[in-house]
Amino acid sequence: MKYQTQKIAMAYFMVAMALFAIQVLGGLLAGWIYVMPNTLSELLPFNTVRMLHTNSLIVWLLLGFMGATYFILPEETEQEIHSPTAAYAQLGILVLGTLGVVVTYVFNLFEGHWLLGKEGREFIEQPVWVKLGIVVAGLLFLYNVTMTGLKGKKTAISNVLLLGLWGLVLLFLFAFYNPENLALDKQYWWYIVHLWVEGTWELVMASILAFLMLKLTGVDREIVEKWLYIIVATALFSGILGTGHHYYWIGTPGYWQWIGSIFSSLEIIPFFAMMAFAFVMVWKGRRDHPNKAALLWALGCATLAFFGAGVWGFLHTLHGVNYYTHGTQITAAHGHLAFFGAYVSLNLAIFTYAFPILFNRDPYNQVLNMASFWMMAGGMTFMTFVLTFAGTVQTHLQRVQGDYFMNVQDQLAIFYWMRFGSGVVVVLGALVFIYSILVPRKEIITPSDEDSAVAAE
Ligand code: HEM
Ligand code: HEM
Ligand SMILES: [Fe+2]
Repeated sequence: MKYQTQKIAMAYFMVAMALFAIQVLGGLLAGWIYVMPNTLSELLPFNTVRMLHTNSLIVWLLLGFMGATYFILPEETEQEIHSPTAAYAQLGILVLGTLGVVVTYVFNLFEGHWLLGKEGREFIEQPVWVKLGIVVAGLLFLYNVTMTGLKGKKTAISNVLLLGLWGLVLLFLFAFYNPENLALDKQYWWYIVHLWVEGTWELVMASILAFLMLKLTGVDREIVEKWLYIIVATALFSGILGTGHHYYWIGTPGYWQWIGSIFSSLEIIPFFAMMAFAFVMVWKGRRDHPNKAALLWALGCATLAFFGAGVWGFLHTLHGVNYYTHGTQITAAHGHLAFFGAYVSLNLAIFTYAFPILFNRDPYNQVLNMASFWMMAGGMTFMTFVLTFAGTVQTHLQRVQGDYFMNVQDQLAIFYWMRFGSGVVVVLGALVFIYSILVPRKEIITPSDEDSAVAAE
């Protein structure tokens, strides 16, 4: 560790990993309720479990991004973080808010209260007081990292990272605008849900990947920067108007069908560029970095993001196709592989890179960490295929034949069992990952080492 304040990242990563465990366990419970619908139906209904699953996902990904920023920024700017106190206060606020959401939802407190009660919009269900806390924490974060950035050296990586973070915090302000009109509500809701994952978060992803490639492959900074600019330009060019792929059926004018189809199809380009970038850097690189697991996660991230977001996104993004597949299991298939490939893997890559440095631990459980990659990547890929088949059958029976929703669901049971099975593998993989990071590897002294030691004497 070159800078003392990089240690802040550790606290963020720890909370993030704990929430990661809760998130995948919540998914597993939701998957179980799909096959055994009465499970916990009184105590913890499906809609609450689903909310806990998706919200814990978003919160831990954001904590991971913030931790990654505190880790990367000192090295890039050659500056300590402006205020460690503010950084820990910010984490405290976010943890408090998270606990507030869980307690409010699980015990269904303050129902209907404008400030304290829950809000019912997917992904932004937090009570208003928690939303306010998130904004305070977000502004504290922007202040802290921007001050650090202004004081220090400015690099393409730190600039793109800060641009993405500013964008994502400011877009969250749309969470406060909740118009009565359902079409308008949806229109602004996507400003967050879409412009995060297909805009600002892509900038964060590109800059963290660029940092990892710089460190792991040892290629020249100028080459990394050229790629970074291409990725940022294509991401924003396609992603902003690409929002149109959510405006087909919500009551917005018909021209969105064309704008959405054309620009969102172009969204494959930045994801393809990120994959090409990662592999080209590895081919060109001269450095043989010992942390092979971090490289595996980085390459896995770029590849699975291309398939999950790019290919599975394109699958249902043309309005003629989306007319049939909208809101089916095809959407869930895409949502899982895109989030896992792009943002879960990205976080696990930077955790894998940073933790041995933060713990000053060499060697660490690297082989186990790589095993966890294959378990999680394999499990999520299988889940994606299963849900894609389920979605295809569902689309045909429900949208083409016109069969009833629940009748169709009954016929999909086999797929939901398989989804549960793949979920078990993912959860086991997540636990193996956490173990590999937190538990030091035992030093093994092999006979050959002893022999050579004796020989040296
Ligand atoms: C890493 C980037 C991405 C992530 C994390 C992501 C995630 C998601 C999620 C979770 C949903 C479901 C939202 C909901 O209705 O609750 C969704 C919907 C959708 N995504 Fe993505 N996505 C990404 C990139 C893309 C790209 C690049 C495309 C197009 C090429 C795309 C096309 C779509 C479409 C068309 C829908 C609407 C599905 C429907 O009509 O039901 N996505 N995405
Ligand atoms: C890190 C891995 C995971 C990520 C990134 C993830 C992400 C998501 C997202 C984005 C949604 C909302 C989907 C949408 O609106 O289309 C969702 C819902 C869901 N997830 Fe996951 N999930 C993960 C792991 C799991 C696991 C291991 C299971 C276990 C079987 C699971 C089961 C479910 C279920 C049942 C739903 C609700 C689907 C519905 O409402 O029809 N997830 N997850
Ligand atoms: Fe989108």
